[in-house]
Amino acid sequence: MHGTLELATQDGRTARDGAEASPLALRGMTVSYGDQPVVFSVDMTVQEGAMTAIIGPNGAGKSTLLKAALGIVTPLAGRATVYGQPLAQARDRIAYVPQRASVDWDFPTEVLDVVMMGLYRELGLLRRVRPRHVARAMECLARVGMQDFADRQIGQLSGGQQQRVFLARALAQGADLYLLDEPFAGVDAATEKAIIDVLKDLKSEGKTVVAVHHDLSTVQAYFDRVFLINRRRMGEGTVAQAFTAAALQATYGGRLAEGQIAQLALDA
Ligand SMILES: Nc1ncnc2c1ncn2[C@@H]1O[C@H](COP(=O)(O)OP(=O)(O)OP(=O)(O)O)[C@@H](O)[C@H]1O
Repeated sequence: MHGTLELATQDGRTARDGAEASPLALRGMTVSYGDQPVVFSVDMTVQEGAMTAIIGPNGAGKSTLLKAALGIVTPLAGRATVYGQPLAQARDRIAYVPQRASVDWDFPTEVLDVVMMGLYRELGLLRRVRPRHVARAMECLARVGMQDFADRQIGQLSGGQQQRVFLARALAQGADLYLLDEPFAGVDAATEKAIIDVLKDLKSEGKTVVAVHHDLSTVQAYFDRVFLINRRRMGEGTVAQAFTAAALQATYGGRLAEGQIAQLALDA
């Protein structure tokens, strides 16, 4: 099999699956913790240069899907390709910003050191830090408005500031594909604006952004595409195509009131 299999699209036509060209393509991804599968046979094709929101109710498997794509959890079945290559060969092209709640913030590290972690490839095996590395890390901190916090302990920052620092670390990697797990969770409005501005800049540089996103009211303003999941793939496409009342109803079931769906959906 060479990644050129024919897939039925939603409107019944067939198309090449496009996995070769996609920054991230998942095929038949099934993930189980213990004997309980939480993500079932999910296909996903991320479009290059777009900003995609992964949306779905609590416990839908959004974080798990990202972790499976990154090889952090081992899927029961399925495969991920990154720019048409197996993950192991293209790992350097991906930057990941984990969910803030999953990080041990008491770990004694200065902000600058966290950002320097993003430069691990450039630093090489000897980890010799040169002025140009520090300058690059400072540049990334400046992009997220955190240059004045370089020598602070990461644990002493607010949630929004910590999130910005993690984004700066991802920027330092110079990746092509950015995977973010709820980047706006628990952050203040100024941080949300700073983060979305950076993500939009990345897009304008031709980079690809995929973010697990909870706030359905900002999907249209922030993202080009959506991927809907509730254990299974419930839809995928441009916001105009896929963020519909029917898709939201199918994905969230009773967890969204009809009134809310009518307010959110583009076709309601
Ligand atoms: N390490 C784990 N061990 C066992 N079960 C887990 C583990 N991580 C997640 N789960 C379970 O898998 C399911 C999917 O979790 P996941 O965190 O992927 O969902 P999510 O869509 O990201 O949820 P949320 O929006 O609440 O963050 C949930 O039922 C969760 O309890």
